Amino acid sequence: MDLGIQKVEVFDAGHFVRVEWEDRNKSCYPCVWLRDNCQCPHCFLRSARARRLLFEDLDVNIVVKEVALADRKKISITWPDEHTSEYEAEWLKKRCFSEEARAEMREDLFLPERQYWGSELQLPKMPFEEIISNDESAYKWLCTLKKVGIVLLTGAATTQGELIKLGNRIGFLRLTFYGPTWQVQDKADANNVAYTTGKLCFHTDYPVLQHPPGVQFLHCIKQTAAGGESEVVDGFHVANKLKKQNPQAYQILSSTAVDYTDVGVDYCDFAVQCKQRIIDVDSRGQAVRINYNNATRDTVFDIPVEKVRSFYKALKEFDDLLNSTEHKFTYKLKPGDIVTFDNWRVLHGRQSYQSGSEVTRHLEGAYADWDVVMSRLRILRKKVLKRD
Ligand SMILES: C[N+](C)(C)CCCC(=O)O
Ligand SMILES: O=C(O)CCC(=O)C(=O)O
Ligand SMILES: [Fe+2]
Ligand SMILES: [Zn+2]
Repeated sequence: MDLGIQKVEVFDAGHFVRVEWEDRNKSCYPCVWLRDNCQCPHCFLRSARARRLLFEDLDVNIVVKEVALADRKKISITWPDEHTSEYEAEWLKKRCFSEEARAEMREDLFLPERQYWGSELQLPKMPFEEIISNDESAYKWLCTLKKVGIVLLTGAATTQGELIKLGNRIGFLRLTFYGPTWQVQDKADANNVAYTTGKLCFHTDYPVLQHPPGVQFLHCIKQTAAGGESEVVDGFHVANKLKKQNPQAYQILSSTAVDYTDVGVDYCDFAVQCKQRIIDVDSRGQAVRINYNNATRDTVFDIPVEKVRSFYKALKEFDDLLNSTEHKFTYKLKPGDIVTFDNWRVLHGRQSYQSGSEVTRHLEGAYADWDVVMSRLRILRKKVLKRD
């Protein structure tokens, strides 16, 4: 069933071990890495699946004294100090250093695949009850959330508390200064522009936090008759467009640190300040997080005066692209709907609506971290696909 090992040999003066598989493919392993990852009870704590070996006890110049193949299923290595290590074929195969094997492992662990979208988005929808009670549905929900960036859950109750259930389903919610969950409705002396009846232009939530919430949930409890429509746009897709259309604007937005501020009282009193680039990129220049909320962008702007105007021009170009009819998707939440979306990728907004003496529109909101969501996804995948 599993691929066996045909041959094992040492090369480069004992610094590498080469394994030849039954299909004649080969994998090379540096001895320092092999010694570092010895799976014996002295070097590895099984119950924690963690390394016991101290780095100070690792000789980074270590070479093999002896290597042997046992039954095509594992190799054993004797080190110069007579310590011995065993490595199973399947364990080694997964950890092969080839470009392809590493890419496969990377995809398996992090699910980096993205489906970009614009106004043609077919908003993915799933029944709330199903993802609460069924593991396969919950797995599908989280996979789609990762890949597309947005999923609408339908048929929740129209009372507060449904997001607590959703939080328990994944593990736990992210607490912020606005509370464990928060009520989006028109409030007197609003401590946030979201708590008015005004239009909210495209934004990501909470760029003022150094680690902005990865995932956002908005549960519609009450919806107003006129206005209050929701808008979403794929920020990564638009960032790619900007990079093509105006590389210089992309360069400015992905390198300029913008000041954000949020001061007030809610769950407790707060005075938060942060610097964020509006388009955060990885080492290859790919957008990995959008940090953009025009409401909390500080009046303080800590950049050289001669750079200010070109920053504004660059941001205008990005904002225009976000708002183009080609890119944005408009819908209206109904009571019982819960929109779940990637707050690092999808920007959201809402149309204004009429204020009145009573509350005509009420959403309950909450955040989760991607670490928690991805953790639940991996556990559900293992259960559903019965693997590993
Ligand atoms: C909705 N609320 C008030 C919890 C946060 C709004 C987003 C922000 O201020 O960045
Ligand atoms: O009211 C809405 O539809 C969205 C609210 C929002 O964006 C927020 O609370 O941050
Ligand atoms: Fe928001
Ligand atoms: Zn060991």
